[in-house]
Amino acid sequence: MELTITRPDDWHLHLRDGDLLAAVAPHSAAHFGRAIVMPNLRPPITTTAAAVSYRESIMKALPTNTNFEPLMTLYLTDSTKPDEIKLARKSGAVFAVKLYPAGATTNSQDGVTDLFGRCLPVLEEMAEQSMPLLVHGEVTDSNVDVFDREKVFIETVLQPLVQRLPQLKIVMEHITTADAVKFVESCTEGSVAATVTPQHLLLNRNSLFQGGLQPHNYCLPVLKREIHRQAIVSAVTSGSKRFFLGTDSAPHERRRKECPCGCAGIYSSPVALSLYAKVFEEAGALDKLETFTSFNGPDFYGLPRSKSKITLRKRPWVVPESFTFSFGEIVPMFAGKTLEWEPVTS
Ligand SMILES: NC(=O)N[C@@H](CC(=O)O)C(=O)O
Ligand SMILES: [Zn+2]
Ligand SMILES: [Zn+2]
Repeated sequence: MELTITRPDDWHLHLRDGDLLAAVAPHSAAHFGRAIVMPNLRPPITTTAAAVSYRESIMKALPTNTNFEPLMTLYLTDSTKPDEIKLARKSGAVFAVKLYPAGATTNSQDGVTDLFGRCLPVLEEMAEQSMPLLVHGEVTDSNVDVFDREKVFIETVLQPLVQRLPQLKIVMEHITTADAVKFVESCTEGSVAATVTPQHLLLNRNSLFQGGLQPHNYCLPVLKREIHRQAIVSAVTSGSKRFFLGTDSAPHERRRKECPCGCAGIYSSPVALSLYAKVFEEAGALDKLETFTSFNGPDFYGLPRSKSKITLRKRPWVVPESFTFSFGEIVPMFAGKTLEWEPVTS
């Protein structure tokens, strides 16, 4: 059995830089047409000039026979100026601005400490320029339970923000809860949307502890209860326009995952399409897969849908235990497991 769909785009991707970029970029380019590239490098990509130069490094890291197109983002800080948004829009290379609450996740130490106090002029300019705000939606207050941080962020930041600036386009990234599904569905279609990762569709928080601590299932926002996973599966397989593919593929070297204080992030680029197909097939909704992977994202961003196609073949294949590079190894999601749908690459 084969399934041919419009080539998907990845609306949330970490490509890193240096050796890691060279290692992982070909995996994304093999399956995806475009990707929204996250700016949480060290130092973070806070200016249009830096985004344009990062884009050039990505282009150099790509195989020669690919049409993969990186869509760049800026990392919002307390001191980002409205003029930077004008430059970003003019560049034609920057497609969104990313909000990391300071301390929320990997390389977020330069993130925003006071959104309403410091960033309103920038957010107003973004609304003006139709530049989406992408949000890592978790509060960072250590008194808030780690499993409640998304819900509390919705109540204390996102709801008030939507009320204050209804014209601002917002993408809630990597949603993990029924609360997030409900919030996104309560907003105006086309103004608030969400990306969904393979891990939050396939795994619940038991996967963190199954047979011992499982560092390769650790990401942020952390996996949640089964009821939340089910709510997210229902949302994406319903055919709603508000949800689209964002892998949040976040490679870290094996030794940075398998150690005390291991990094958050799951490497899913090579397996993501197979995993999304598995989710939709198990929900009896394979006919809705293409809407989620290939239509809703570009429609929300106001970009053309891809004209090229990709075929998935139903044929068991085994996910590699790891990918080995000169600098070390990267362990992919579902390492060593057998998957049913295999993307056909020529
Ligand atoms: N998702 C993660 O667990 N990690 C991401 C950062 C992020 O998307 O929050 C990373 O850059 O490693
Ligand atoms: Zn994040
Ligand atoms: Zn991410």
